[in-house]
Amino acid sequence: MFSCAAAGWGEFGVLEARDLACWRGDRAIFAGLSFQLEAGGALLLLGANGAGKSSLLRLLAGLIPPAEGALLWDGADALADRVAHAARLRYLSHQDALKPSLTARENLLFYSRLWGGDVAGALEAVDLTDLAELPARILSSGQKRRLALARLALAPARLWLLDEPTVGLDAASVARLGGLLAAHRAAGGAVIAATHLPLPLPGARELAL
Ligand SMILES: Nc1ncnc2c1ncn2[C@@H]1O[C@H](COP(=O)(O)OP(=O)(O)OP(=O)(O)O)[C@@H](O)[C@H]1O
Repeated sequence: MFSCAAAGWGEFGVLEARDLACWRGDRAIFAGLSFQLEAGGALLLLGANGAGKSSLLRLLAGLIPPAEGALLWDGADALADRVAHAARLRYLSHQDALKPSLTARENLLFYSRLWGGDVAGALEAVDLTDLAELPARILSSGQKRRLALARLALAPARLWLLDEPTVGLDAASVARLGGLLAAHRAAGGAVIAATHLPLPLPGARELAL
């Protein structure tokens, strides 16, 4: 388990979404969306297909700009410095973002060069140690998802943005993810997750889109 002090985080601060609006193409997806998230907090994004959950996560990750409103970190514009914003978060999209020809271990080595971290420990955290030398392309879909989730265990980041993190996972893997989420929150991290499936995030607030 990591800690704020070990990670050199200092205070987490507060993430605040203020009156966000989002357009995709020529369509308004949502508007007037506001919330706050503090250290240790968790927010579940709920809503029908197409409601805008993935769009909101991409917006929070700084990948698409808000059409209106502001995203604040400790009261300052979080998106003014995209590099600093990217450094404080991990974003896991629908896609696993793996290189098929690289082994599981090599895929994590790539990310460890960006963020640092313990590759062997991250593989262990998602129970992939025994498959570490297999190319990602031959992993099963649940194993690929676990390898994507191993990025969370690699090196700390204050804010985890997770899009359908449990799709394809078996019950034991969901439980292991629950352990990662709990440790992250206990260390002062925060989580925002979009899901249609039960997710082990006790006490999470819900935001319906
Ligand atoms: N690149 C894009 N260009 C135009 N429209 C888009 C784009 N990406 C998404 N959309 C549209 O934005 C709307 C919201 O999509 P989004 O993926 O955010 O929904 P979601 O709530 O995550 O859905 P799901 O539960 O199916 O994952 C949808 O109507 C979708 O067609």
